[in-house]
Amino acid sequence: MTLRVDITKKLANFTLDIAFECAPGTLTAVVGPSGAGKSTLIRTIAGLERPDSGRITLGDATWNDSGQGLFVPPQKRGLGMVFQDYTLFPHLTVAGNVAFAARDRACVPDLLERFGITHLASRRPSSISGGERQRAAFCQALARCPVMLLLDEPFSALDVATRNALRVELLRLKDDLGIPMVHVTHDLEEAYQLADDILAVEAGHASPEWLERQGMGRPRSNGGARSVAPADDGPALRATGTF
Ligand SMILES: Nc1ncnc2c1ncn2[C@@H]1O[C@H](COP(=O)(O)OP(=O)(O)OP(=O)(O)O)[C@@H](O)[C@H]1O
Repeated sequence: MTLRVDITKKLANFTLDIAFECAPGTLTAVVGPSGAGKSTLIRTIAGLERPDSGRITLGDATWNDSGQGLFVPPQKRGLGMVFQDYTLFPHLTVAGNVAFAARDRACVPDLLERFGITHLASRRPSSISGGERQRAAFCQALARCPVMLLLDEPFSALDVATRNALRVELLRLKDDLGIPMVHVTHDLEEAYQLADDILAVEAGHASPEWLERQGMGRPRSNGGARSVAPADDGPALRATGTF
């Protein structure tokens, strides 16, 4: 099911005005300078913020439609989220945290194994590393069998080796799960490694020019929406060879 976003969100001195699409089994990386509106966009898709106008839909499901006064609360959207700050309960073990979120507890051992933390199942979040906590957070998000994944800087606090391992796992997940994924990152190399489409945001608006100014080549349009993606034959594309 394709995620379709076309919204305006006004904050005190800031307006987010963005439209893009993210198809099943693809990852859209959201990049841009600090304060551009990336987290506001993710929070609005999650239902943690209400847009002032516009629509957010996933396939046939409408999550926001300002014209009809429609708003589906976050807990009813069925999406998975992994943010920079871990969302684990401190009083539960790693396995307990994943099981708490799970639709079917039978999936917990497989998830822990997939993320290499089976041996940490009975530990509490305070007694494992940041990278291990983030692996557990991925397990927790996936245990819900999410209809899509929202990722806001999930790797930014991790060391290079852990970050690379989790990037590889995310690429596998993209193929295995076949759901839309929207991933905010400050790391353009990461964006080009993981993404099928890149949405560059500057001052609340889609900005292919911002990506160009970073020396990443002229993005192409994404299916007629206002989002952008790296050019098929752009220099960064050739450099990474991952598209
Ligand atoms: N609750 C709020 N009330 C008013 N303004 C806000 C609020 N939250 C964020 N803003 C402003 O909205 C703009 C976008 O913020 P946002 O956090 O979405 O940016 P970002 O691109 O995620 O930034 P960063 O990369 O630094 O995390 C900023 O100018 C910020 O100051």
